[in-house]
Amino acid sequence: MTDAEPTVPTATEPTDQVPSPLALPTIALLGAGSMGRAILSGLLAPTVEVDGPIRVTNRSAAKAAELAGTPGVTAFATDDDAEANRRAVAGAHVVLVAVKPSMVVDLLDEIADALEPDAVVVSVAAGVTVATFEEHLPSGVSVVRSMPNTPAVVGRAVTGVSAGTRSSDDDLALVRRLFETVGTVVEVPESQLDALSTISGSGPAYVFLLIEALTEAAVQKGFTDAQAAELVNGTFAGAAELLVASGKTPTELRIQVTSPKGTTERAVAVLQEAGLPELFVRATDAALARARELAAG
Ligand SMILES: NC(=O)C1=CN([C@@H]2O[C@H](COP(=O)(O)OP(=O)(O)OC[C@H]3O[C@@H](n4cnc5c(N)ncnc54)[C@H](O)[C@@H]3O)[C@@H](O)[C@H]2O)C=CC1
Ligand SMILES: O=C(O)[C@@H]1CCC=N1
Repeated sequence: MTDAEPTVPTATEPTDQVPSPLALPTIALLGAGSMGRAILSGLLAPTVEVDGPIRVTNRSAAKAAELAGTPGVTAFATDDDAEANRRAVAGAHVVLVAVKPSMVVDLLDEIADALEPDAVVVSVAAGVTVATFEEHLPSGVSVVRSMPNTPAVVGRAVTGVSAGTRSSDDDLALVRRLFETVGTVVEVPESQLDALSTISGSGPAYVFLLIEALTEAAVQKGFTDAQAAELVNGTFAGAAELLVASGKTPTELRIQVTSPKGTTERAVAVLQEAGLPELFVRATDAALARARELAAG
């Protein structure tokens, strides 16, 4: 049998089991922007059973009205209701904080005395430390910091999670299960979370930038926008799938494309001479410096 042939299930492998729904406690999601909504999509999957509707807050009434039409969601707008966040967190066991980093402290001060005494507060905010969260929240409240990414929308997020000083193993396991609804989870110490953010948190943007650049090159070579998108998007999606399915390293797969003395060799040489690998080191260093600025407030 070759690697490419599908494996046939043996008699002992389950083939017809319906997965039991994942049960999660009551959840409030504060901030329904790009990231908040991406996580919400995972929590609303049919395989997930959240205790009660998910309480979702954001600023605008128009977005809240749109969210309110989603089954399984109760939406609140802070522009309409100054108590929206406090009402959303009252009775919630898990509180996801998904507002911009610069808004976190004000939000924590706003909700602190409305939280359940044993709530688990989960941050997705870049840069903002566990210490800042813990300083602004009651002592019984557990904090877990996380860094997801937007492929959560398609169930393919990679999320880093770090325990706070007050979070138990059960709290961390709960947050893991929550983020597993939108992809895979990597546990790291908080000291590594900003670095992780520069790789996987921001990573989708780097990939989209490469796609934009290659698309521009295709258009410059005379392809229509539609043709360029088909060529480039298909190439990125196919290459990513090949990487996952083959189990080979990116280096092995690149070498397979790069025929000795062929065309790819010339192109790759141009990219390497221009310092592409070093550029990624510089880019992620810049992102890390920005995370530290955000931590400083
Ligand atoms: N966009 C991304 O790829 C990622 C973002 N993050 C983090 O997620 C957080 C949100 O980022 P985005 O979703 O990109 O921003 P965004 O601007 O799209 O969303 C922020 C949301 O917060 C809402 N909001 C603002 N003030 C509020 C308040 N007082 N109460 C309730 N809601 C309020 C806004 O209405 C908006 O819907 C940030 O802390 C960011 O660091 C983390 C990982 C990836
Ligand atoms: O750009 C940002 O600050 C957030 C964190 C990682 C991705 N987006």
